[in-house]
Amino acid sequence: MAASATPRLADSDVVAVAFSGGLDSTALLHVATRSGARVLALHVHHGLQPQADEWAVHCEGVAREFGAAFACTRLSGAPGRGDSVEAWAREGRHRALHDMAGAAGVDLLLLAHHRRDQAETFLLQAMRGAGMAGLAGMPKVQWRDGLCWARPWLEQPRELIQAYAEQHGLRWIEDPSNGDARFARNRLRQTVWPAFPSAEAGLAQAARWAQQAEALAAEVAGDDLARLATLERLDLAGLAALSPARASNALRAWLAPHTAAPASLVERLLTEWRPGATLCWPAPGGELHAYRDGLHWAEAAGTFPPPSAVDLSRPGLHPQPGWQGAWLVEPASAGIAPARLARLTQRARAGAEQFQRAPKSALRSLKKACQEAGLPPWRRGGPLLFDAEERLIAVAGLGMDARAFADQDELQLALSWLDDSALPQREGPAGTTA
Ligand SMILES: Nc1ncnc2c1ncn2[C@@H]1O[C@H](COP(=O)(O)OP(=O)(O)OP(=O)(O)O)[C@@H](O)[C@H]1O
Repeated sequence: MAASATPRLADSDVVAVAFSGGLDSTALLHVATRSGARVLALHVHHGLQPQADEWAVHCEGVAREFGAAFACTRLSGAPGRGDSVEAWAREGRHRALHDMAGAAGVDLLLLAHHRRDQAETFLLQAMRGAGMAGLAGMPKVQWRDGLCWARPWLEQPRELIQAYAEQHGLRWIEDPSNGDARFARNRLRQTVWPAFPSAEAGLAQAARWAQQAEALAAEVAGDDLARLATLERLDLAGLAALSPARASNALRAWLAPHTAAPASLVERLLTEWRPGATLCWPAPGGELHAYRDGLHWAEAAGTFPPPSAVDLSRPGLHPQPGWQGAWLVEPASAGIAPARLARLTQRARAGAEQFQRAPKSALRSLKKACQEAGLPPWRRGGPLLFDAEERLIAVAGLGMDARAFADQDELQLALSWLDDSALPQREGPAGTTA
């Protein structure tokens, strides 16, 4: 991605306008510059069309004419074979707009989407069988990664914007790809609006209803999940006691941070589970497990890492990247002598290990010990820690083997395992359309 130097304008009265050079964003840039605010026009050169260089020059000229600062980024690369050109361009554009606004220190970005864009989005989503979130279309205001994406004209008819542009003698670009019938949105434009010229308002209103329904469903799911779930476990018995629509709503909300579950999977989860059943469903990026009446998410584990040497003789958090978790080492009154933790071998469970939970408890097979501790089957693979004499020291999810405990008068360290999901997470991306 090549970017022209973005002017740094950090100031509370500066707004950025996503400026394609088309009719709508030209009118929006014009209005913004006349509002008294300082304005930064941001243009993305997709590098897809032969005229794109001329458009960037045009946009810079118009921005200067209106008294706005200007920045442009040229996207690098190209859509992969079989990828949607529109999706590739949208994703690159979002990133470029976000980065340019960030570089300028601006936190408000205006987009010129209007009522007809919203109506088209609603129709396209409906034709794909979208749920409420898709039918809700584009939000008017949305904070994402520290930038506020705002669409002030989302409820304005296109004709009004066109009339404004003509009245002020504005010049704008006509993108020939807007007429390309290979793109679904263009086909829809060419067929629906001539046949149903007044449908725009109704469809945009339908999107607003969907936004409201979506907000309500999120509220109900929030209440249900507060009673029935943690991020790690959803109470399936409690879920089954809800009405079908409410159960599906709560289930989808619980699944969302873990996996993009298709509707068919949500349906299967709701119909196939029976009290007490141990079940597993493959899902994008991992697996869902029903175990002891709880639903659990397990990331695709892949193969276990090979045995490795680890030194846990110092207190602190020791991440084990291949194992998606970390050993936490803390001083304790019942634990293991540090010297013994200096040369450990970490490896996956082999099958024949034995484990002693507490000093006076019986020695058990590791499988039995896992069952007794309620450690679910998909978390029993390890890692396991062994000392230099190949004696079992600790098992992730179970804890330390009591046979490894140090004598009372020695300095002792306790080991416990933390899954990555229990460690502080970074925020995930959210979707929008520009
Ligand atoms: N290349 C781009 N550079 C900067 N912003 C863009 C670009 N393309 C689209 N946008 C922003 O997204 C909005 C919606 O995009 P869309 O593709 O519907 O518009 P357009 O047909 O390119 O132009 P316009 O909406 O200005 O008539 C634009 O109004 C503009 O704010």
